[in-house]
Amino acid sequence: MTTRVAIAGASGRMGRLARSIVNELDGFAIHAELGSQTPLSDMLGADVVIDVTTPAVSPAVVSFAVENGINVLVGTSGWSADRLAQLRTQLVTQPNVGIVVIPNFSIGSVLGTALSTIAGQFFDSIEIIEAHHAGKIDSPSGTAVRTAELIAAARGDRGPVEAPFADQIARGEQVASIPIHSLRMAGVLAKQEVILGGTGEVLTITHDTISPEAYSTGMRAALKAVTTATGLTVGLDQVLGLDFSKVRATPDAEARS
Ligand SMILES: NC(=O)C1=CN([C@@H]2O[C@H](COP(=O)(O)OP(=O)(O)OC[C@H]3O[C@@H](n4cnc5c(N)ncnc54)[C@H](OP(=O)(O)O)[C@@H]3O)[C@@H](O)[C@H]2O)C=CC1
Ligand SMILES: O=C(O)C1=N[C@H](C(=O)O)C[C@H](O)C1
Repeated sequence: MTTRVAIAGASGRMGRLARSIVNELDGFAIHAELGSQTPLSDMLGADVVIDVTTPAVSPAVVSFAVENGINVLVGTSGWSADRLAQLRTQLVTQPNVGIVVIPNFSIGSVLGTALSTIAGQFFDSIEIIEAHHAGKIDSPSGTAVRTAELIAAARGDRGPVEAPFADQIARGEQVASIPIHSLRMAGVLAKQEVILGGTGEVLTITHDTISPEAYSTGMRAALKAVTTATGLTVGLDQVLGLDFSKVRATPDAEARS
């Protein structure tokens, strides 16, 4: 059986990557390609929609697909914890629909986030610097927002990080108490540094995306996963079975820090 795929945002950078992956994968075929001038109804008849549009448009694309019983692989940024909560509520009315939201398809990025959630349990001074190409319209990046949210969740009772003078605009945007600083510049594709300051030491966890090919393996895995998914899945870690939400510092380790 062939899985029919509609791509929303097909003419964009990620849309072109999605098209090449669908074309090369056995058992998948393009059903429709949607752009800003295409009615959402063009996705009808697809088994799966890949949404790689813009943060402003993505909720409408996903909502239309859910209403029509179509599974969606979401690569678009902007799916904060609040947006995901609304989506979870909508999915209650469509229990057979599966949505897979992947803030970053790169394996190295998701591992960088995983390592940051472990390290974030040992340090109270944590900030994120993310840099992207000058054409990126949203900031902070979806990856940085997700990283901050996961670090904060993993810290549990350790509570918010220390972010002195956080009311000053140059101190970045705080997400779950963690300041995020966004650079948009020529010469960069995507980069993230999670910087953790401790007593007499600084740990930096850096990930660099050198080429869009970095997203291929993760997109392939997520596309296969979304065909049979139900409910909401968030993160490539979940698709790959890497459940770092369970990695917690032991009480002894916390006492040593
Ligand atoms: N999860 C991940 O690993 C990654 C996620 N991203 C995210 O993916 C998203 C897309 O990035 P990128 O491909 O670089 O962006 P581009 O600007 O290259 O492409 C955006 C696409 O969205 C389309 N679009 C705009 N409005 C609509 C609409 N109403 N309906 C359908 N399509 C629409 C545009 O079509 P048109 O040309 O007709 O205007 C365009 O094809 C961003 O949010 C980005 O942050 C990016 C890289 C990796
Ligand atoms: O727009 C991009 O390029 C990217 N967007 C995603 C994000 O906002 O995190 C993923 C990756 O960083 C590239």
